[in-house]
Amino acid sequence: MQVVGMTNEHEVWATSGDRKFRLNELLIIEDEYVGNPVGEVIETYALNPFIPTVDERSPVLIDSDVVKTLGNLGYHIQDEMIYIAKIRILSELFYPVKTGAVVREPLFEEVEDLLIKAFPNVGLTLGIIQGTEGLLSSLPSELSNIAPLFNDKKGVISQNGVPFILDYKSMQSYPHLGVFGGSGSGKSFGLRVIIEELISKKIPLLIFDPHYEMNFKDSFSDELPDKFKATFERNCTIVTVGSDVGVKFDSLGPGDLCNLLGAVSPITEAMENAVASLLENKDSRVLFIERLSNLISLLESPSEETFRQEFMQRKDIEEKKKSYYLNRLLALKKQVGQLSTLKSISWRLNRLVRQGIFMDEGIKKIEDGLKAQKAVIVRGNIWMLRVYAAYVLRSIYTKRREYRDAIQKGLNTATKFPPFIVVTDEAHNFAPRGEHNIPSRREIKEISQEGRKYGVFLILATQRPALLDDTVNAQLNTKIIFRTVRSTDLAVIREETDIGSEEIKRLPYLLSGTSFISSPIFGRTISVKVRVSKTKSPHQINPFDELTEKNEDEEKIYNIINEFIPISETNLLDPLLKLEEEDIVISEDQMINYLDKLVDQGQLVKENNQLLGFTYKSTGDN
Ligand SMILES: Nc1ncnc2c1ncn2[C@@H]1O[C@H](COP(=O)(O)OP(=O)(O)OP(=O)(O)O)[C@@H](O)[C@H]1O
Repeated sequence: MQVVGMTNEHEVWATSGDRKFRLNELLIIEDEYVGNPVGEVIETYALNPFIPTVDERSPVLIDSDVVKTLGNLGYHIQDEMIYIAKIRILSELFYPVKTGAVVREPLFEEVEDLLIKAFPNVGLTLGIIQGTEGLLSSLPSELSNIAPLFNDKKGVISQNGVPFILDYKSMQSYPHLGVFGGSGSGKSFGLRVIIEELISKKIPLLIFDPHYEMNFKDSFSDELPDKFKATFERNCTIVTVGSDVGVKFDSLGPGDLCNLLGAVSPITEAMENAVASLLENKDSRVLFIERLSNLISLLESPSEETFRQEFMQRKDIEEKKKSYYLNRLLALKKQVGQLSTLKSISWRLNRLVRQGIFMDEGIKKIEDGLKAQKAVIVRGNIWMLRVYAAYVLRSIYTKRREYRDAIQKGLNTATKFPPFIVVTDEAHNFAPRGEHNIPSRREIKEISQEGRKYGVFLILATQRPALLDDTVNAQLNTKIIFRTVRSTDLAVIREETDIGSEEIKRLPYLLSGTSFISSPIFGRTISVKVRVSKTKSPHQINPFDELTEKNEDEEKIYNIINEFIPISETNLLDPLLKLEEEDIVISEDQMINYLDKLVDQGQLVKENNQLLGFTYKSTGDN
């Protein structure tokens, strides 16, 4: 292999008569004058005598200078097949590489600095670096067999390259991670691998899970090597908003309540002022709502006098407190005069109440989980999570900040709160680009800009980077990019990363699970095949397989009604009563459907008796 054609300090062309170049492989260019630089293959070609060699108008073929030097070096394209590669030099050179320089494969130790920035004990082993297959034999044992892969046809296969290990501690200097990729590109799979690695390192995680897919209890496959196998059920706390965790109303200040109301639908300054006047310290939800509805009634009343009379006759209020309440309402009427403002607050509040977000347990389970260095997985529909994320992030980020600030000031009275990482898929829903003042975006934006100081980091995954808030996007120092097709998303990726035009061209065609990782930790873009996950997503089962899966309930039914076979469709009562004795209540129609299914499965046959209708017999009864 040798350098051909015109060269410069950044790129060279190399050719070989017998060895194919591999995309992304690293090669050493032996030119001592510029320090034998390492380069990465970014384009590869094969030329043979039967295809036209040079076409100056073609964007693909090599230029005429290259062909000329090829001839001078003894390669005759008109007679033989040759292989050509465009190589990007990975170090900064001040002189061009010499034409004719020998190009060779490196040993692992010659390129280790470029490939390994952390060892597995202090880094996240996410996959293998593509194009490094040739280095496998010189890889040290601590870097071998730690990143098995998955192949649709072959199943689990051994690690076949240098592992890609992300030094999570360098988040301190280069905070936050973005995971981008279109549908089916391997983004969720990749996110699972990142989370597994973080859980293994006992990093407290707050994971918002709108797809109910984040559990880590089932092994991916029996085929995984024993040393690699692990599940993480004990390291996770799974909670659902509205049933395990919620918002403790009496701990809300006016700002918090406005945040929640604003998450339902943006609120005005007049509404903020009204909430500040209406909410009392340690107010209960019931009292607040009652005060609000009384005030609305007062404003709707034809006169203050009519309202006063009606109010004083009410039986649900303690007699001695009536005058006090009434005066308070009249005072509030002066401060908050607008009926429409109050109705807008009431509408938003009712929506929150209906969703069951207010719970006395509050966020205790979340705080306890983070303090125990677990992964706390918060589930709920996307709307609910968006509302809740604003509240939770504000609460726990403030706790962490107060703790760090107190330590900074030398106060050791502060309540300890650990550093943590916030992880979410569908990030563009939590921090959308645009004008609206969405509370969850405010919190995420603040963490993206200042979280580093306090040890709070973000891992944000989205199918639509173009819909993610610009500031947040720009703060994601490391980006893992899977297959992306939309031009608007590609434009954002081009702008926000150091990905070169060759890689951008490849992005729409990447196979599932293959990514480009752009990170200042590595100083360049690296092509990575994500490793197999240790656990599997509940959604990994093909939904169509569910339809043919054995259903445990149906098996139970079969065992109970077995004794009644043959069963006539006009006499289903006995088996139905027997089922009821076993607490299984189904209708006649359901029973017929079930018997027909058994016929389809070949367990029963169906015979038509003119008088009795259909009879279901076991297959052996004929
Ligand atoms: N690293 C990988 N190794 C092997 N197969 C993978 C890998 N990543 C993804 N796949 C395959 O691709 C499929 C789709 O991946 P995944 O569910 O992660 O897509 P996605 O990008 O999250 O899509 P969506 O956003 O629609 O959920 C997986 O079910 C799996 O079969």
